[in-house]
Amino acid sequence: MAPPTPSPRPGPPPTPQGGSLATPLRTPASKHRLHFPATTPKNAHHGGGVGAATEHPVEVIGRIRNLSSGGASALEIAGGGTAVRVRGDAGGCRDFTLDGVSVSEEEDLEGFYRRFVRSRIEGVRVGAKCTVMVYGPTGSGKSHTMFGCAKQPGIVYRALRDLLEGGGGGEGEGSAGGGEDDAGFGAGLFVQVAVLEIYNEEIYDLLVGSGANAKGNAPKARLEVMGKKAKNATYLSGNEAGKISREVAKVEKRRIVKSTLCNDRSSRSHCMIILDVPSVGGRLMLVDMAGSENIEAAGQTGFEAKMQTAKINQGNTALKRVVESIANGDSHVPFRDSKLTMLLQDSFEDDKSKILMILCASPDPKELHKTVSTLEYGAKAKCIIRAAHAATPRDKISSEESSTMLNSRIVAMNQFIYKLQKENKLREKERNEAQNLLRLKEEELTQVRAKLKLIEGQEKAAKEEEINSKVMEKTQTLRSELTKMEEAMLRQQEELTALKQRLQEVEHEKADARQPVQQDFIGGRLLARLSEMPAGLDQSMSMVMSMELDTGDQPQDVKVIKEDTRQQGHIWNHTGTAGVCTGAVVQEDDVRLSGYPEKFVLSTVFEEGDEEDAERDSGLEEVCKEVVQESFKVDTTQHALAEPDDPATRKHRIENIFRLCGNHREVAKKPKVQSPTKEVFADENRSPAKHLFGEESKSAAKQAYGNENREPLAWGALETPMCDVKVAESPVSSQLSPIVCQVVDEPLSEQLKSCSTVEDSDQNKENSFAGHKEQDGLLEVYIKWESGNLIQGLKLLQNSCLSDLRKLIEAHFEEAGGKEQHQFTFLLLRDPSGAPVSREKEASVQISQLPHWNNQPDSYLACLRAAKKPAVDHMPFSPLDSKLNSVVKDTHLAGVLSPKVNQMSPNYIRELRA
Ligand SMILES: Nc1ncnc2c1ncn2[C@@H]1O[C@H](COP(=O)(O)OP(=O)(O)OP(=O)(O)O)[C@@H](O)[C@H]1O
Repeated sequence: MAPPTPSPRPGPPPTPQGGSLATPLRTPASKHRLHFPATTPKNAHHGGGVGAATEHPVEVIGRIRNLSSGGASALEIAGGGTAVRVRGDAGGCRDFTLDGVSVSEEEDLEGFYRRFVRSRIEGVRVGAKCTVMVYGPTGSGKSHTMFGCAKQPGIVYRALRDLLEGGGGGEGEGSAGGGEDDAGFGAGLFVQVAVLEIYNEEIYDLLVGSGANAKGNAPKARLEVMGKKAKNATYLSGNEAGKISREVAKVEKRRIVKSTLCNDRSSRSHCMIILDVPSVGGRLMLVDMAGSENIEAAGQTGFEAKMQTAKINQGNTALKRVVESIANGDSHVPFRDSKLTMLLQDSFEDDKSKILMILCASPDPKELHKTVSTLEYGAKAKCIIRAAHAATPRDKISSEESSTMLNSRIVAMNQFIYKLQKENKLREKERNEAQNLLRLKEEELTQVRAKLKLIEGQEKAAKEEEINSKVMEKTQTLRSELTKMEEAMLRQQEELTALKQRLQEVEHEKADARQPVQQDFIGGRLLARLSEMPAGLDQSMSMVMSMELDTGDQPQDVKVIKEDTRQQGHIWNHTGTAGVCTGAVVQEDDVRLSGYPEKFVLSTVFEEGDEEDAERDSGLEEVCKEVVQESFKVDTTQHALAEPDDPATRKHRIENIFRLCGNHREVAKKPKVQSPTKEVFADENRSPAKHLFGEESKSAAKQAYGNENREPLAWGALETPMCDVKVAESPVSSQLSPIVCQVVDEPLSEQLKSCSTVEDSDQNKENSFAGHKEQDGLLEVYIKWESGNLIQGLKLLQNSCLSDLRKLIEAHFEEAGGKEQHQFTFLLLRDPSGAPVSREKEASVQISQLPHWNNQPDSYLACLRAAKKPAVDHMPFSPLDSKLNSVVKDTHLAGVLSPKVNQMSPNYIRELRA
């Protein structure tokens, strides 16, 4: 039961410093039980002041809310702001002296907080323990004072801000404030916050189930009290005022409220917010008590409502009894009567703990009874004193000094901790940024690696495809070439077989003829030569060699027709021959066998097996035939072949033929053997040629060899007329390639010109010869000795050099039989020094470097100086050379061979392999 409200006793009004001295507000019952401290005005004003021998641990502040309904206020401030005067309906009044009084109409929550609460928070920051509780009837403004409203935050949020931010910050709901007193306390603190609800004498943890992932109506956790504290309570930890304030605001809404007649949102439970500051050992307990109310006044009906109200009042009543017990000095204080007093036990018993009790009262006259009851309760609590031990002056000084030092150390530690926390935050932020950057770099690296791998794969595939395509291409080319080579070899073998058969046929025919010896001599040799040809040689030959022996009514000339010389751009025409021209171009070593008894023509034909070449040769073949026929015509008309050559010349020519056939040695070593050929040659009168051309007439050979009678001076040095030898690509003539040599018999040309008026055929022949010269683009070189004797005229290719010319001249000398003349050197007349050209440099001196002959563009003059050193006795037609070996060993000669030869040459095969 609440003690009866003391009736105001008339007396002098309380002084502004506190009316406790002048007006002892004591209830009769407590008069002898309570020890009213002799408080000084200072102590009374500031509250919490420490007396000389006793301590006043409970400070009571009156908070009068504004009047919601009209009418006069039943309360007024008295005693200089430390007392509340309650005016009754009868005009009487009663004053209650408190530690302070605040009227909400005059002072908002901010002012109230700064004037009465903030100093307590400062103490907590340095390790003090303080309990701030609001007490009053329902609807008096307890929750409003503790939590505030939307416009102004209450004590809870302001205390959080001051604790965590040192009073200098401003964030969230605790950011309101300003002025000089808003100066911060220093660095922020780390706090632990627990929010408990005491409802129906049960303790609930409001933080349980209030997290971000919590559902709206999550059940509250019920806690047990162990000792003086709730067991296993949940704490909010941190130093961010805004974050913790938001959490507390959210939790506060979980309180059980109910609409009553006195309050639309009446708190049905006590709410306790506990803020521990571990770093300094401070503790702040904020207690919003449920309204102490009259059940009938609150309109609570029903058993449950009555029981609920009874429970609320149980806590309030237990607190009153505790206060009275403490105030009366009882040996037993009933802290265990309720959960609220159990949790508040430390607040009353701990010497370092102080209590700030805020009495909320309504100025409504209808609430006068409850207001007086509350003030009496506060007055009783204010009477609580704590016996203090007598302190010596020394202890007092040391205590003050140590307190100051500890406070300064605490502040320093707090600042240091705050600094560390800031640095930690900064480093954590930098670490996060570095991790993000590293992650981005790793992603870029992964992408680049993937691209590189892709590119490498593409390049590798492209290279493999390219290599494969090249290999396939080369393989196909080689296969085709191999096929062609095999076909060519087969053709060669077939033709060789045909030649052998042909020779056998000829041999048979000759066996029936009247000249068996000669037949055996020539045909047998050719057959033997062909038979001796090794198979490998046959296969390696790029040319198809054929020899044709023909008999007929033609003059018995031996015609050596050599292979195509078109590679050298030369077409040779000869007079006085009637041989069969089976090659594309005929080049003859025309040796007249005037003494041969039969009309016998031996022709050696080298023809290419390539059908395409044969087609191209067809035109030239026609020309050749025409020329041969025309020559025969001229000879027939003029009976030109008047006399055979002297025996030595004839022998030499025959030897040439035999060389071609490979039997030179036999002829040379057996001069005494009367060969059929010799017999034939000896009997010149029996020669059909003699019969045809006549002895007096000028023979074609004579024309070709030069007319010494017409120009004796010019040809004085000519020992033996050069035979008309055209050497082209053949096994025998390969030593003279690539030059094309022929005798340029200028007098003969002149003679032919002179004869052109007589015979049209001569004109045709000359035109043909000139035409060939122009078409061939040959160079005419006239040879003379240094003494001035003209030797002979020759024809060479455009790119011929002195070494080529030397070969021709030496061949000429050998033909002439004067070996002493083989030794000579060229004089380079164009050179100012006129020095002779060494043998080594002849290959590098082109014919075009020689001086022109008679200022004609394609005619040149070569001057020879006789040398003493004997020249090498080289037989141009040695048996070794006449092996019919067409394999070109000299690369210099390879370029002038036929395409077929070139294709089959080792160089050409190496190129194919490459
Ligand atoms: N000082 C004040 N200024 C303005 N309004 C106030 C003041 N005090 C209280 N009120 C208003 O009065 C109503 C009741 O206040 P409050 O809930 O704080 O009372 P209470 O004492 O907590 O009641 P209960 O014990 O039933 O919870 C609220 O609407 C509140 O806004």
